[in-house]
Order: sequence, then C-alpha cells, then structure tokens
Amino acid sequence: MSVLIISVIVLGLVAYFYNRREQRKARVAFLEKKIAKRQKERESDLKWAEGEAKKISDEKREDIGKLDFDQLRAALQRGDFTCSEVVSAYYGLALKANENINAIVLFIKESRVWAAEWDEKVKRGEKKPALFGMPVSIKECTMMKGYDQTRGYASEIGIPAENDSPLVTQLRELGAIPFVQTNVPTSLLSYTCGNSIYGWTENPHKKGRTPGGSSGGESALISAGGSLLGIGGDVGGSIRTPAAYAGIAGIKPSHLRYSSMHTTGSVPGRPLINASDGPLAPSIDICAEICKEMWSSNWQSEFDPYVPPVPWRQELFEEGRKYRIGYYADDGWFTPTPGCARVVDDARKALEAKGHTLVPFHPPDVPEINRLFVRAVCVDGGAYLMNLMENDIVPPIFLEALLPLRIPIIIQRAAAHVAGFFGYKRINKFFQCMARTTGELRQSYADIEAYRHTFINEMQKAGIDMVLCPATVTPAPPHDAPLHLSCGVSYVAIFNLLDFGAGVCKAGNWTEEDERKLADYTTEDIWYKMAKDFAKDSVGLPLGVQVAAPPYMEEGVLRVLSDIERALKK
Ligand SMILES: CCCCCCCC/C=C\CCCCCCCC(=O)NCC(=O)O
Repeated sequence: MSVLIISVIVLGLVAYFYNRREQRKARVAFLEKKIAKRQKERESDLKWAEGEAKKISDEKREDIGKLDFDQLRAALQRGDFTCSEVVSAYYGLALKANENINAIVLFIKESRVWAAEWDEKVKRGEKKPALFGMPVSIKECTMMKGYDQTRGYASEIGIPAENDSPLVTQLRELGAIPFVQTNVPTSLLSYTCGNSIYGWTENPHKKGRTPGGSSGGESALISAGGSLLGIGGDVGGSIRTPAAYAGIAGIKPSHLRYSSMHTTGSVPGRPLINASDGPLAPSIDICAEICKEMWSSNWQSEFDPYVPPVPWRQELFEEGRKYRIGYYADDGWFTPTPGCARVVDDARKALEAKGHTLVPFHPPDVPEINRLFVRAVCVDGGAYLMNLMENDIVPPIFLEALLPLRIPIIIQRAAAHVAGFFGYKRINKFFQCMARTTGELRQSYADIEAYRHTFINEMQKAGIDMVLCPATVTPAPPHDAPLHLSCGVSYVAIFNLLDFGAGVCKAGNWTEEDERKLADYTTEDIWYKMAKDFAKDSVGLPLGVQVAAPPYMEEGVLRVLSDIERALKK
C-alpha cells in the first residue's frame, strides 16, 4: 500500500514538473516569436526613418543639428525652417546618434503627419504656439497613443496605448512633435538600461557603461545629439540618475505638479512612492523653459482635477534670487566615490560665489528611510515583479537581481540578525526591507508620513529652503552594476519618498585626481567593494549634482541648478 502511495506521489511530481517545463517551453517559443516580430518591425521602422531623413539635404540637417534648443525654437518661430524639415533633420540626427548607443525603440511615424499639419496651419495664418515644431523624444513607458509601453517585457508587445499621457497631450498642444520612443530597463525598477527586446543602451561617453535608467534611452539620445528634449519618469531616480551619468540635466517635479494619469511605473498600486514625469535636456535652462511653458496655464489641473492649480512661480526662479541651502556629501548610508562627493563641494563654492548661503545639513536617519523606500517600492515583497519577470524572457542578470526576493521573509530576517551580529549594518538593514505582514506595511506608511514631517522640521530648524547633495554614488558604471547595487539609489530615492521636487545638472567630470583618491575608498562591505570596482577607469566621465526642495518649489530648484550649471560649465 505504502509503495503504491509513494509511486503515485512520485509520478504526480514528475508529471507536474514535466508539464511546467513544457508550458514554459511553449511560452518561451511564443514570446521569442513576439520579440523576433518586433525586432523586424523596428528594423523596417529605422529604414523608414532613414528614407524620411533623406527628404532634406545633408547641409540642411547639419545646419539644424548645430542649433541648440533656444536657437532652433527661434528659427522655427521666424520661419527659417518648416516643421517638416526639422522633423526630417531629427530623424537623421537620432539615427546617427543611435549607431553607437542603441537608444531608439521605435520612431513615432505620425510625427511626419503632425509636422506637415503644422506647416499647413501656419500657411493658413494660424498663430505659432510656444513650442512650435520642436522635436521631443519620449521614454518608452510614457503613454503614446498607438504605441506599446512594454517596459521591456516581451509579454507586453502588441498592446498599444489608447491615450497619450497628459504631458504628451499638453506638449502637442504647445506645438511640440513627439518623434521617437526610447529604451528602458526591463521592469523600469533599475538604473541600468537594457532588455531582451531592444537590447542594451550604451553611454555615449564610454562604451560598456550604462547611460543610467530607467530613462536611459532618453539620456543617451540627448547626450549624443539625437534629441534636444525628452520626457522621462522617476520613482527612484529614473530621470536624475541617467541625467547625471550622461552629463545632461533633468528634473523630477513633486508628484502632483504634473498629472500622473495614464503613467506606467514599475509596480502599479504603491502609495506614497509615485511616478513623476518630467523633462530631460542638454541643460537645466531648457528644463526650466519647458516647465514654465507647461505651468504658465492651468492646463494640467483642468485636464486632471487631482493636480492642484499651481501656476509657474516666476518669483522663485528670478535670476539673482538668493537661497539658503543645506548641503551634504555623505548621507550616512552610502559614502559616494571621490568625484561624486567633490562636485558637491564645487557646486557649494559656485553657489556661495553667486551670493547664496550654504550651511551643512545632515538628513535624518537615511539608512532607515532607505529601508522604507525599498519596502514601499516593492509593496508586495516583490511578488508583482517576480511574476512578470519569471513569465517573460528577460536578461539573466535581472533574474539574479531578483534572487534575494525569493528568499522567504522569515529567512531574510534571520539573515539580517546574522549580518548584524557580524557588524554588517547595511546588509542587516537590507534583509529587513520587505514587509512580512500587512500590519508591518501599514506601519511603514505611517513611518514614511512621519519622516516627511521630521525632515521638514529639520529644514525649518536649519532655516533652509532646499538641499544640495550628490546625484549618484559612482560615475556611470558598467551595464550590470545597477542590478548588483540597487542600494546605491539613496541620494535620489529619498526625494521620491519625501515627494520633493528634485533635479540634477552636470557639475564636472571624473578626474585623474578622483581616480587616485579612489584607491583610499572604503571596502568595508561588499557593496562598497563593488562601488569601488565599478568606479574604476572613469576619467572624463560626466558627474552631476542634485538640488531638491519641498513640493511646489520646483522653480527654486531650477534657479539654483541653473546657477550651478552656468558657473561650472567648461
Ligand atoms: C530589476 C530587478 C531588480 C530587483 C530589485 C530588488 C529589490 C530592490 C528594490 C528596490 C530597488 C531600488 C532601485 C530603484 C531604481 C528606480 C528607478 C526608477 O525610478 N524607476 C521608475 C519606476 O520604477 O517606475
């Protein structure tokens, strides 16, 4: 009898695993077909753009490519070029840039039609709007009607959006022309940029290094001259990290400054950590121009009544406006590598020379807040992510990064105790990230809300308007690095948790001196060892700094970043 029972159990298990393997095989074959089809579509899409680019002469394309944002905008307003010429030029410029960086997902073919429509309207005497004819690149996960937001998942190929995101809608009403979708990392929950559908995006400053993520296609394309303005989204640095790694600028406004209707984040349904869309551009002044145009009316709050009607606050952006700014180069969780800390000091001196007042500031309890951030970002202990990734075809390194989440939470807690016992304080925190019960999750939300007030109280005590700090802990690292070092996002993530407006601009480059100082950088735990390794051989790579302020003070953030950028521009 017992032999029979054991045989049935064994056979049942064999059948179960066999079926699972067969189902997986069938799913992989199905997804591989989808990927192959999309790659073919992309190939013919790039060919189409090549043909469209040839509709203007090489000289005209070069002339248009030499113009910066303001010059191109003025040229379009004067009528030096038509919208159709500019869009053709940018097909060509983006294709050229793409040869070395692989940032393009698909061209938005309707851009050709929209450009022609504007040219016709102008002929009929219609007034040119503020962003008339300006080409804009769009992060793949930003809703574009008729285009997929796969987030790098093969299973989401062929599910086009039915609406444009509010940002895209408003930009189009202002005359801008979305012309290309750009690459993202699978899931969006990483600051690298690659997936199994479209491949890996390179940093234009050094092959083998990531342009950051998740808006990495944007930062790479803009930095390589293939776009003058892009739209990204940010839940834990996805606008700011790529801006820093690629030597450009970007701002993540506080959550309710732009509508988040129709936005797609990595993990939908997470309270208190929301996706904010925002601009990326070669300079912070362009980001300021865009915010100013978009907030010069109540368009966003009329479109989406959840957005409070806060118009552009020019008095906060006024040139010469002086601020009292708290600065820190080390948040007490992750000491940045030398160049990343040095540029904070360079920015501090530049701001003092401009007449701002800079005072040291210590953000309260960042290690604990980092733990709450990861908990709130994953919400369900990573179940949503694991389910999507394990039923898809994703680069193996993403599955490796998910491994810690597969460990039962009770064992994670035990590991935390062991790490704590041996003095590994950061590993101890890491293994306490995931919530075990809904009660723990509720308490974490209460803690996040309390932390927001604690932080504001500390700022009020110090009498500061905003803070200046590093943007990243290393210069642009190798592609895989962010998947080993998720804990390196503390400098950006804190401002998602606080819901501050936060932006990044270029503040210098990694120097020989930074490289020499790296030899003395701590190797106190495995994450520091990795950071040290990832930062090696970075001479010349761009470095950014970050400025952040409480909600509805984005104009002040933009003013201070502009002062830094102008002072430190080489
Ligand atoms: C891709 C698999 C990674 C698994 C990571 C496991 C747990 C780590 C938890 C938090 C990581 C924090 C990284 C945050 C980067 C966020 C970048 C961003 O802003 N993304 C946009 C978005 O999430 O929508």
